[in-house]
Amino acid sequence: MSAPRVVLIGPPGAGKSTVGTLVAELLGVTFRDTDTDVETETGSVIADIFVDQGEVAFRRLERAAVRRALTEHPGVLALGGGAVLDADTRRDLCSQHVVFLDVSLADAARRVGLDTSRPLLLGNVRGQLKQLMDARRPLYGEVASVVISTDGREPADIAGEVVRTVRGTGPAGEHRP
Ligand SMILES: Nc1ncnc2c1ncn2[C@@H]1O[C@H](COP(=O)(O)OP(=O)(O)OP(=O)(O)O)[C@@H](O)[C@H]1O
Ligand SMILES: O=C(O)C1=C[C@@H](O)[C@@H](O)[C@H](O)C1
Ligand SMILES: [Mg+2]
Repeated sequence: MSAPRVVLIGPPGAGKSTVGTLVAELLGVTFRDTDTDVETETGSVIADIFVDQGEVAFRRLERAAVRRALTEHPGVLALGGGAVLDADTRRDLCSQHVVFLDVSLADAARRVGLDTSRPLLLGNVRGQLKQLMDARRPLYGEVASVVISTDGREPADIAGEVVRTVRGTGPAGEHRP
């Protein structure tokens, strides 16, 4: 059993996958993403899981992937944007060093653009993102040890700040406000 050095959370477009990869390089550890874990486990891309099995089934798969990764991944872990919707996941995150990568609606919408791999954002990207961010902001805040704003910043700059929060903390959770 080993816990991640840092867990990244935040809405789609926050840069969890992009920044997480850089953080892992800086720390000399591996990067893992629960979205990728679900896709590997099922052999399907997330967009297809939503179509074929529905969101409830996806959340069940996601919950299992998060639980597994929290107990067996010793590096940098990025969670899917909606993973914090699960109360058991939020409880599990209480003992972890969790960084909330925050992003404004404008920057997130610009970053995800017309990418069709995010099923919850299809149709009206800005409207869907706004609804989702408004509903989830309190949940991200509830489990975050640290909040880092990513607006207008380069991924490398953000990754450096994440690493400083990791190095500035002792046991997981010590940084918690
Ligand atoms: N700080 C940044 N500035 C500009 N573009 C960025 C930044 N961070 C990420 N991006 C770009 O935004 C897009 C989304 O980034 P990424 O996939 O890392 O987000 P995510 O938080 O992992 O999203 P999801 O929850 O959908 O997995 C990518 O095209 C990426 O290159
Ligand atoms: O915000 C969300 O609910 C999602 C974000 C992605 O990371 C994927 O987990 C999936 O597309 C759902
Ligand atoms: Mg991602």
